[in-house]
Amino acid sequence: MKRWWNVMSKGFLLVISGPSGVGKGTVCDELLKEVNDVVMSVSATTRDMRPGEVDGESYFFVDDERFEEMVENEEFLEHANVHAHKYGTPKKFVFDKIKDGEVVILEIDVQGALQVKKVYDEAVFIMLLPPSMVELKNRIVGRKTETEEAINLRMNNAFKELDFVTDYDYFVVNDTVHEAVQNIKSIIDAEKHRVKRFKYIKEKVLGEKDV
Ligand SMILES: Nc1ncnc2c1ncn2[C@@H]1O[C@H](COP(=O)(O)OP(=O)(O)OP(=O)(O)O)[C@@H](O)[C@H]1O
Ligand SMILES: Nc1nc2c(ncn2[C@@H]2O[C@H](COP(=O)(O)O)[C@@H](O)[C@H]2O)c(=O)[nH]1
Repeated sequence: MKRWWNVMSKGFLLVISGPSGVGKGTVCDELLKEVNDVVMSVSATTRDMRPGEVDGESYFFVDDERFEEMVENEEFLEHANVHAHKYGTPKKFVFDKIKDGEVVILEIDVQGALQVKKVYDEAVFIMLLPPSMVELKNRIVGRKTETEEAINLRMNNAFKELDFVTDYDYFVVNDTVHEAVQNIKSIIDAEKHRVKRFKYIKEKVLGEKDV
């Protein structure tokens, strides 16, 4: 049972996971064009920047030393080693935006999602699935960003990650981007309604002050 009773803010946290290459980035980009009060959290990573990526927009690209410093300073909501690199979610941005009433999206792996669930289980968890594993491989290969070795590592990890689908509140199949975006929009609408209902009960029925 989620700790909905603790929800104090108008916004909420939406965690989207799914195997590498399933289309998380593509679907989130489309979602941002269609929904106003949704923002993406920008993670820190130690992996190399890909052509076209922008520091501070795609990721904060940091070296190992800086990453460890951020861990030490407890700057991360969660962090994990993913496909042989380090990734982490800076927590200040996330909680500031939720307080402002925004829906904050974390596009993170399963290990990170499970960490978030432990400390903040009022978040909403979506697993994005490929129509098939063959199509997943076609997508990673077609993206042309990974070496053959990295593709094999990501495919192996994909099978492991899919074991955790039952830890998520929803799963959405990314067959077409349009359909996946519409499904996630419906989930966001339903969750916004839920947050409003609980706020109503807290404030009007119980007379508790929101913070
Ligand atoms: N519904 C779809 N149909 C066909 N191709 C798609 C679809 N969604 C995404 N793609 C393509 O699949 C490739 C991988 O997509 P994307 O980079 O968004 O995946 P990702 O899940 O964010 O990957 P990673 O976790 O590695 O960052 C891209 O080339 C993208 O254009
Ligand atoms: N636990 C976390 N996982 C993260 C974070 N940011 C991204 N990711 C996941 O890493 C893989 C690979 O991403 P890529 O950009 O190198 O292809 C992907 O599954 C992301 O979801 C994070 O902050 N924490």
